[in-house]
Amino acid sequence: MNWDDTGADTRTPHDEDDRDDRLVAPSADGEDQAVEAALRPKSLDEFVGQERVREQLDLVLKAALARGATADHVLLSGAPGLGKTTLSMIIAAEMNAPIRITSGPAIQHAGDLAAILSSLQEGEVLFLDEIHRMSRPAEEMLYMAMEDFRVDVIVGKGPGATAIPLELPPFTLVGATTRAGLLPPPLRDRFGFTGHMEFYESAELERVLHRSAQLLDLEIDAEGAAEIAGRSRGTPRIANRLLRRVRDYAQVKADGVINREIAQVALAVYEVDARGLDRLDRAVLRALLKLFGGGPVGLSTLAVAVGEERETVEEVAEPFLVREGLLARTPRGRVATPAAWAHLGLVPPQQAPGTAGQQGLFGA
Ligand SMILES: Nc1ncnc2c1ncn2[C@@H]1O[C@H](COP(=O)(O)OP(=O)(O)OP(=O)(O)O)[C@@H](O)[C@H]1O
Ligand SMILES: [Mg+2]
Repeated sequence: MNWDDTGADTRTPHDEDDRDDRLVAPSADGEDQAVEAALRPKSLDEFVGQERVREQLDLVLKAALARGATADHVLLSGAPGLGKTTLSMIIAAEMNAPIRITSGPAIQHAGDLAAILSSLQEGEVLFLDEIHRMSRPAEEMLYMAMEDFRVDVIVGKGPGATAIPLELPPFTLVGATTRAGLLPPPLRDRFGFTGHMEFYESAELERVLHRSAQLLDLEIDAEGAAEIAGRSRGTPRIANRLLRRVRDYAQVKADGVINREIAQVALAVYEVDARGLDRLDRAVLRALLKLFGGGPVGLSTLAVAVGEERETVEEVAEPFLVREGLLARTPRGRVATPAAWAHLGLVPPQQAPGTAGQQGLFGA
């Protein structure tokens, strides 16, 4: 058995920073934040994909505009990088309303929220990112604000404290969460519309890529876009990030035009494979297949085999492997699917008895 392939003896546990350094990380890094503003679609028409959410939202907003009213509160749920922040800005733009942006973790005390709410203009959009991470008292204040456009401002402390009711102008709350299931039902129920953002189809990511290429003044052909889209894990943020790395390669090593071959070679340099798996994902799969015959194997054992923390394997690598149908979590442990064997070019032992140790086809 070739132990080097597992990387077991050379790798050290990743820390938090390393996770964010991954080219296929769904969260935004510093560079993303800098370019995302420029790449964000500004209207519903420009927003690619998410047909259902787009259509429903279009109705909600148009109806509100026709009534001359403020739009209902909107909850957007979905994985990181699928366009929740983008959509919140589009909502404000479509309503010709200003937008105020804050987040659950930024609101430590109910007083912080009261200050924001009481300074809103009529019709303003309040974007509350990571709404599931708001403190409890702030959450309760938000219930009343959403429903009755009113807050009770507490003045003083202890027995002498008094609540002064304060009327708020009608506003539209747009809440975003990656974990809709974590929202308490009373909060969820106060949204007039909930949009569930799905992962994007490859064809949709191709449209995102063509659009971004145009904005970044890059030349990319259809096959180049398809190649990058296929490796982007259904996520526009990752597609845009891979596009920038392929651009670097194209500018340094080629004539700047991005085609299939350039995209393939560039992303091989960055160790993002044809299905969007990176080094860590493949190390996990490889250990599962080669060391444990495809499982079942316990998470801790698997983590030790790849030289990673348990949490890193569970939270960083596994979700995508599960989503891709390459790995299954079972009560007895982690199990590889037939697709996992195929993806790494290996033959499952039961299909070829006695040949499990010969990984001649293994290439990645
Ligand atoms: N439907 C889309 N069409 C075109 N580009 C998109 C679309 N959705 C997202 N993007 C691009 O992807 C990037 C990330 O989107 P956004 O910041 O809105 O994601 P998010 O859901 O708010 O992520 P997070 O959960 O990390 O806050 C943006 O730069 C945006 O340009
Ligand atoms: Mg966001």
